[in-house]
Amino acid sequence: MTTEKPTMIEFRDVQKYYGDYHALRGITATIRAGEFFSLLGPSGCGKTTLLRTIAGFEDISSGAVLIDGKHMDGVPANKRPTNMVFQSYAIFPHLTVAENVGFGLRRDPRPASEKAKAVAEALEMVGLKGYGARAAHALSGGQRQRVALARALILKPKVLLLDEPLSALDKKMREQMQMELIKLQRQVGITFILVTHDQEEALVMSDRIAVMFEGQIAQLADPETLYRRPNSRQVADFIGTMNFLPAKILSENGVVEVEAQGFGRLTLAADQVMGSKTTEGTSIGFRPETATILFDGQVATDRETLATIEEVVYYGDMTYYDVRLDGTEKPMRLSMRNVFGRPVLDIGTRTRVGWSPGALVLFR
Ligand SMILES: Nc1ncnc2c1ncn2[C@@H]1O[C@H](COP(=O)(O)OP(=O)(O)OP(=O)(O)O)[C@@H](O)[C@H]1O
Repeated sequence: MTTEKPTMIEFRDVQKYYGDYHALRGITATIRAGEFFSLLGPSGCGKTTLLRTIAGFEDISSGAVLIDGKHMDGVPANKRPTNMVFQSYAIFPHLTVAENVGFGLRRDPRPASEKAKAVAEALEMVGLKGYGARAAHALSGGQRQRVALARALILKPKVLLLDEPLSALDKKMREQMQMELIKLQRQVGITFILVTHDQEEALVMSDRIAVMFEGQIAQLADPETLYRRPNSRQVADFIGTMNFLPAKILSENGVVEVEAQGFGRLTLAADQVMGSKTTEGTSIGFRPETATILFDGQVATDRETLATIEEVVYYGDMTYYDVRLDGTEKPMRLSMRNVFGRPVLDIGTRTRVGWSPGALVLFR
């Protein structure tokens, strides 16, 4: 039985020009109700523009944006069931925390006592219970961001739009807020749409991610699929690290026979063969953690190849090794979790590398 959630946002061939500049080039996608969805891509790819077309801050040149089944053409921002949290937290420093959060309710006809209750609830939701009387200017960056969130949530939007909300925070605070945002989203159950250029943030937080380049969606999938089965070298490079080795297709019928530098002759299943977009020629890709250095006495679970260690980067919990597989022209990065009692190997060490054809992806 499928329990797919209903559609909340639908883009139908959305095009956007700024003068001559083609910022959105035919966006067609759906975002489901209750989903934590991210728009991920490098600077200038159009993700903020796409978010703003949902909010109604940006007109589209052609195509359609639907929210909850309704065409948004001509519907002004303040009549849409959406609310935006910005990267620079637009809070009023001269007001208290409670006044900031209650700001959106100023035209709400409910009695003051009810509004105060709603404010208190919103503050509790974002972990600021009891902060209502504080002066907003005295808050930390993380606390300001929470106030901005509470102010958006109190209006009970169907969709919360988040434009790089955590980018101004330091690493620790950002990771903490990521966890809190995930919890908050599960708790309130509304659709969250996050714009980020940080691939790790998108992987950690999202149910699904649209990876954008140059005004187009290159791939839309759940985090695991994006990571394990990127549909192009461009996506693979943008999300995490991937090693590439030249390869040649020998034959195809159901399965694909390839000859790959370093790996020799391989048989790959159809779902390991990606797209037709690469301009770099056919290549085999693998993630740094999918191959492993075999220490003395360790036996390969699948295949093994001899290699030389060319670079060692020690990270405490991990060591990154750049190894050159015999028969290849450039080193590949491997990441190894450090285990107590096992040495970190030196540059120049000859070693065996264990790998598995199932972890490889072919880009043609
Ligand atoms: N108001 C505007 N007028 C003209 N060009 C614009 C306007 N807004 C955005 N652009 C251009 O459209 C492209 C997409 O911008 P957008 O802000 O959507 O990118 P982005 O992916 O969100 O990047 P960033 O992470 O840097 O914000 C950019 O090249 C940008 O310069």
